[in-house]
Amino acid sequence: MQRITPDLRQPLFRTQSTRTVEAEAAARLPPHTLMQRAGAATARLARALAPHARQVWLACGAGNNGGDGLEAAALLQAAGLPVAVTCLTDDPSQLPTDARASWQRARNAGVRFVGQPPALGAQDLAVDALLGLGLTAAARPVPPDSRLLACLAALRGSAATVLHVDLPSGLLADTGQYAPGLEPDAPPGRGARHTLALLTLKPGLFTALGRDAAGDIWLDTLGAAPPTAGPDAWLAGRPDTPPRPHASHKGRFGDVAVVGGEALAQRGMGMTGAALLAASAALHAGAGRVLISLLGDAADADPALALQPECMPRHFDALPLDRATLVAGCGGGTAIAGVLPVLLQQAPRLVLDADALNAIAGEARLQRLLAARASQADWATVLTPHPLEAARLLQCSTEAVQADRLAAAQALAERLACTVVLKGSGSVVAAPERVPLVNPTGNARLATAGTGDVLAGLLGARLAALPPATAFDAAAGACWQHGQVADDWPQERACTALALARALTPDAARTV
Ligand SMILES: NC(=O)C1=CN([C@@H]2O[C@H](COP(=O)(O)OP(=O)(O)OC[C@H]3O[C@@H](n4cnc5c(N)ncnc54)[C@H](O)[C@@H]3O)[C@@H](O)[C@H]2O)[C@@H](O)CC1
Ligand SMILES: [K+]
Repeated sequence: MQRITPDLRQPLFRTQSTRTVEAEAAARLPPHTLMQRAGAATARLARALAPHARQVWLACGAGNNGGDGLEAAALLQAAGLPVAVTCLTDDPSQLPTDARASWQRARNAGVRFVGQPPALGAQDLAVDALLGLGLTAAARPVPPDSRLLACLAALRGSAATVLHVDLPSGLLADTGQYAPGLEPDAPPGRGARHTLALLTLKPGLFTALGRDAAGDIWLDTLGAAPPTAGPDAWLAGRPDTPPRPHASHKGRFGDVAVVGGEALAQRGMGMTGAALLAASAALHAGAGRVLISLLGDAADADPALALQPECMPRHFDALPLDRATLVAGCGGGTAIAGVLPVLLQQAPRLVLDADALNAIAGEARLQRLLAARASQADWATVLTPHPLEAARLLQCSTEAVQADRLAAAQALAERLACTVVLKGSGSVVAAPERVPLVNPTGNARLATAGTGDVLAGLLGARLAALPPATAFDAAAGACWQHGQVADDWPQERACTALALARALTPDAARTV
């Protein structure tokens, strides 16, 4: 068993691949072995998480996830713990074969079966073995079982530590969304939350609503081998940032040019701050030189620029488009559309954010110019949409994007032939013909204005530095570092976008 941390890259497997792993392992092991291993791992972690529990309550469903819970209940009871089980079926003949065997073992061990969830205190432990990999999003023929809903509500609101077996019940393994009718209807309780993933890690634990549901994540492969076909996605690990040689000069770390920041005079909505944030991020993340080209009459940006004298203002026509890494769109407003054709056709390394994405979504010609960049050898293009911007580009709803974030990011990457960072909880990095990646770092501190601009600037710096990173690796590294700085943020300090930009370093070191 291992605890999953953001440092180590990990393979992720969807339901179908996990079923293959399960079938192959089951075929070479005596019957019931996998469930016994799953129950033993659950019981071991349960005891470690709540060594002083005065009560251990296990909520067990009518499938094999419930079987894992029943197996754990038998072991915890045998170890002398005060165990109570609520089982969603009163008739063991309704259980699948393995779960039925574990139900019998729990009975034989003397486990107490209770109809209702007991009241638990903060020192107690609840084990959630209601629903696992067998959960489907398909509409159910009957409304959800009231006992299932009561158990889910008790688990979710519990003050006790909750250990989810394989998946938080109700959460879909592939997408990190809840099955219809099983969404939480109240804020979570304050107790600690853990998930013990069995056989494989599933992408839904790390993106969309999965992060909030799962808490700390553990993995026990139950001795099964990973599938030969390889993973469906990767959980990113700490990026490999090469050390900077002593004999360095600013030219080695590349020029980043930020284009954006529509002036107040343009439409009465000043957005120069966004471009300045991206520039500050690029500077602190180690770009050799940072140029900034503000759109329109940028007199309102002068005081801010004076506070960051390292950034050099430039007219758009004076930017070295062929040499610099361009970060375009942060606070770009409508003015960005005017310069996009030139950028798309002349800038070999290009990060497109915010209003640049909205402009592209609204103009077929820009989409064609964007897709045409793929035919240029060694050109790099990264798009950094949030879900609404991705929805505009895909011409679908935000809900459709969020329903399967991995699939949406991949579809966008294939359609526009570039690297895509789909932002949000568990950002997804996708590129044509590559296995997508989910970023493990970051937290709600990043849910504040301007942090997306900081990511774009940081990405520009990573793309500009030598030795050259691929667009995909630069994007993955930037997401990881951006989130890690927020994860290391001191509790007592406000995390504003500018403070975040200034906490960046060239080597992803923890220095906040
Ligand atoms: N077969 C085995 O020996 C092993 C099973 N394992 C466990 O078994 C789990 C998978 O077991 P199953 O395939 O039996 O499936 P689950 O036990 O995860 O789920 C099946 C149950 O979910 C209900 N259900 C499905 N969709 C629903 C919905 N939308 N609303 C309400 N109820 C819904 C079904 O009616 C059924 O009762 C894994 O998550 C894992 O915990 C693993 O421990 C590996 C070994
Ligand atoms: K579960």
